[in-house]
Amino acid sequence: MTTFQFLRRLIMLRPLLYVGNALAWTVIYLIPIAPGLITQQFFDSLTGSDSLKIGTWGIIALLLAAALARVAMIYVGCITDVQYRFRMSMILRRNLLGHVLKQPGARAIPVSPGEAISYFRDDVDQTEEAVSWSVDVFGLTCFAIVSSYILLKIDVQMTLLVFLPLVLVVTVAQLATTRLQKYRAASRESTARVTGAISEMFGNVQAIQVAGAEDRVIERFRRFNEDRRKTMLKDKLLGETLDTVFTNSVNLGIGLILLLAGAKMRGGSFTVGDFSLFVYYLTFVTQVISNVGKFMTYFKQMTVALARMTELLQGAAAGVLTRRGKLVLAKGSRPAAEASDPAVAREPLRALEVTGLSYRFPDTGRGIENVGLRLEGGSFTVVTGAIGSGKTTLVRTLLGLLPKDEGTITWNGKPVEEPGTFFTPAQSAYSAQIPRLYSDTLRNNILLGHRDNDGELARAVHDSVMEYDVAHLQQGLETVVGPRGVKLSGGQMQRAAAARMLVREAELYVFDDVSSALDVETEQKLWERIFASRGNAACLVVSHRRAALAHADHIIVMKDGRIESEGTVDELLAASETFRELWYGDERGKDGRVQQD
Ligand SMILES: Nc1ncnc2c1ncn2[C@@H]1O[C@H](COP(=O)(O)OP(=O)(O)OP(=O)(O)O)[C@@H](O)[C@H]1O
Repeated sequence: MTTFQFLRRLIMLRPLLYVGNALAWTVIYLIPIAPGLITQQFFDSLTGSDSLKIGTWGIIALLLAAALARVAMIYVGCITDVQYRFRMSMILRRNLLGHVLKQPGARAIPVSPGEAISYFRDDVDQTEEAVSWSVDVFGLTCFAIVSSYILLKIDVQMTLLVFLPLVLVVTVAQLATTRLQKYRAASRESTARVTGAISEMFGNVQAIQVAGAEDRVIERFRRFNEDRRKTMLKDKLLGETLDTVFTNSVNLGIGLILLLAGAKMRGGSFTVGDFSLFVYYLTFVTQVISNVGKFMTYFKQMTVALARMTELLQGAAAGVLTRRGKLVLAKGSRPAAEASDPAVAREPLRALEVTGLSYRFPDTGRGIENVGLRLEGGSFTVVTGAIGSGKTTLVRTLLGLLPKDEGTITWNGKPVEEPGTFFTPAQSAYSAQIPRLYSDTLRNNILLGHRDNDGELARAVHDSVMEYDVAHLQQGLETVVGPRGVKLSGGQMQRAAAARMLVREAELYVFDDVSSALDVETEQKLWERIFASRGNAACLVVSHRRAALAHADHIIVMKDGRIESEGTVDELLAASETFRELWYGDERGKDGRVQQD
């Protein structure tokens, strides 16, 4: 999509409001035509070149009326401008956010969260400015046409001298815009890097401290800031230089008028009133020049902003940005139970079948290849394997958190077209390998908006073996867990995440390495309790630990992104070397994990 097309589509988001805004500002820019003509009449009457019929008080009344009319119109214009700006930019942000929320969870944004925030904030702001200033350009063009007509009728040569600077400046600005665009892109990028680094630093304080990496991290941050300083300086310098050219070219025009007017007035072809009219309109010509220049700058910046926002769409058409709609996040734009795949009615799980499932990470080419599995209602299946063998990728692709390259998924024989929206409660609930907690109470972290019906929360706390921890936390479930749950231990975080999953009724529970930070006894309890209380729900568990493997009806062993072998513990102990290593590694009390090459 070109920048012009983008601008047009943005205007079409709220066409009536845009036209209203354009009309208001056109009137604002046209009103000064009247005082210019009144002043011309006044001065001509003083020098006797013309007679004044309405008298001095009449002139004052007319000037006052014009000024008041302009003030009133500016008031109206501010309202229409603000209404249009905010609606347009909010629609843009809504569309961006809606698209991000629809992406497979694990690949929602292609940049760091800090950078994404800068896209949402700065790039949308730049776009808003460009669209808003396009209205001014229209009004100013109308002013330029009407005033040129009046001035040309008085004196062609003088008029050209007034408008020559405009042509000059527009040409200079055009020549400079390519460079300005380059500088703008560089400064935006460096700002995004700084924002991204801040968010990474705040998010990883502990890791930085533990690694003693403070100095190196600060040095890296300093480098990013220095880079930003340089790129911003270039950007600002060029912007200000262009501004100076705009302003001074007008001063040059005034000087030329003064020089020429003297000679022409002596010759009698130019009156004092004409002179006042030229000087009066020149003030507004300054506005024309600087505002047209401003628009051109914003327009170029919008080109950069469009490219960056399109990057956030990860391959989707840029038209997504300007999709029309109400200013609310549509229900369908986020995964929710109501948004589940309509092709499949919500029904108890009899069998979930996966065939030929593949996903490869574009940057590393690693992932999973041609994986097939079958889960029956009430079954307990464990996916195991060495580090990096593809266990997490398998469950994430199955759940639609990563976009599958190939493969089919069926639920009770019916195809699941959109796993990302289908695999949500009440179909399934998921607990990720890395628990994500928020700076809120433990209760709110577990419930995450879910209503605590019939003591579901207490049951979930019990099933995730958290009752002892809750009793010993200073304020129990009301304890605020700190940013990312830093006030909890690794095992507590994992169990809080498990409780969050278990508090929701589901046909299928998916646990990704939920017990890796638990001691043997707690883990044993966890599986026993889940086993006892899950009813007929199926469990798909990623684990290499004996406590989980021992409960399994079926075990899948992953290697190099493929299923290496599968079966029961006894079958695998007899048939799979990888499984034996995991099993006996765990028995020896070691981590039991084998690094995959
Ligand atoms: N975000 C990513 N980008 C690129 N490659 C990735 C990404 N995440 C994982 N991989 C690669 O995909 C492969 C499978 O990773 P995966 O996380 O599924 O392994 P795993 O068996 O779950 O490992 P672990 O036991 O450590 O959790 C690995 O080779 C890994 O390097």
